[in-house]
Amino acid sequence: MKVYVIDYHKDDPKKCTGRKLVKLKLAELTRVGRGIILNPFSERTLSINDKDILIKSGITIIDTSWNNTSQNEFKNVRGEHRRLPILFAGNPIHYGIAYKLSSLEALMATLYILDEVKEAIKFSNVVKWGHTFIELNKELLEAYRNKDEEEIKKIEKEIIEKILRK
Ligand SMILES: C[S@@+](CC[C@H](N)C(=O)[O-])C[C@H]1O[C@@H](n2cnc3c(N)ncnc32)[C@H](O)[C@@H]1O
Repeated sequence: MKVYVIDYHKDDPKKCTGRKLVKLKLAELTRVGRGIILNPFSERTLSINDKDILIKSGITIIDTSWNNTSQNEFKNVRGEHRRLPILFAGNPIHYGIAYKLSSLEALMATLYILDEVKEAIKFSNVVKWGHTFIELNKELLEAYRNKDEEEIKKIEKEIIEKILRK
């Protein structure tokens, strides 16, 4: 399975998880999108229906800064754009914040949802807080795993309603 990173060089290189994946040769740097494009602004939600795309063409993460990003950085990237359903960041910068995942967390979540749990756990060893993300979201990841888009959207809606009722 191929992992690609488009790097906009906007974040501190020492903390950038996309760059770390490339440095460790776990991902390839690219300027062109391939396969599933992880795009938090997409209208389509990632689901098991996307597994064939992952296997055939891989996945592209767009490493930009959450503090300074725009839809334009994603718009021109060719590929199958997908957002992730609600999940909480486990990284020290955005800990506990919904949807604002690091590049590495977004990759782990994708693999988990596409029923590649062993691969997701392998990637969690790349940083010391990698396991925190899996533990924090275990219930949600298990709920989304192997489900189609409609089922995932339904689960996500129920979770959001539950949070709002609190
Ligand atoms: C905004 S960048 C932040 C990168 C940061 N430099 C790092 O080290 O992780 C994170 C990237 O991960 C993917 N991503 C994160 N959260 C996502 C979500 N909720 N849905 C889809 N993709 C997401 C996107 O490709 C996004 O551009």
